[in-house]
Amino acid sequence: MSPKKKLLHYGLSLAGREQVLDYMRKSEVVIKQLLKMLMKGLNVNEIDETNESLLMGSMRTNLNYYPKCPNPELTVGVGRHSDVSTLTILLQDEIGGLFVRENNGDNWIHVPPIKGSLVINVGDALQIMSNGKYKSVEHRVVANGYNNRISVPIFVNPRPSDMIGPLPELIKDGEKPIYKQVLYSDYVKHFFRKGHDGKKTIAFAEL
Ligand SMILES: O=C(O)CCC(=O)C(=O)O
Ligand SMILES: [Fe+2]
Repeated sequence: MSPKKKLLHYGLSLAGREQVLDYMRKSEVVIKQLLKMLMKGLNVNEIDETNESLLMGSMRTNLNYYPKCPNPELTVGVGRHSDVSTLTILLQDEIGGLFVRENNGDNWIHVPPIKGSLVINVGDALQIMSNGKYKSVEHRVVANGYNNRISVPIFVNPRPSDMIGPLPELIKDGEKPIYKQVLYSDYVKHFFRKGHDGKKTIAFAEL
């Protein structure tokens, strides 16, 4: 299938700003539900306006196109990194190539494309806000010698002007914060200032 056909197949025409915005709007239902469940796991039972803004105050979508590559072994698709988001909602086509790093280990696990499914990644902002209870996932994409690949991540983020740190609900009972308050736009700038380097960005927020 040609890249353009693939995009159309997923409801995203190349000039389809409206479709992308519609996809993002529709995804909000899923995102809110996921965040609600994740907050429950932290004993934060109500997502008030402040928390909603911190958790999902801004969203960004990328349309990633990975052309097939004559020398995949000499090429990096996307280097190892964790996203700076709260959550990333990733739609991938049927080609595959996304790997996640095992928690506390060196194994890389392939994330097989499953028709009709989305991949949900925890990002650094949620690791910081949950005071380390939820861990952002390190991931990378390997180049493919035979097929073009497309992926469409929605990055669910705090707003650039938000100060993020462990949620007050978590540290009010005497839990020791392991991250400081950082301006989210500074955190993102720090991420983009350097190359992809695994999970090193998070050190920027460590106490
Ligand atoms: O293409 C993918 O599967 C993941 C891309 C990615 O990690 C990113 O855009 O941050
Ligand atoms: Fe990523």
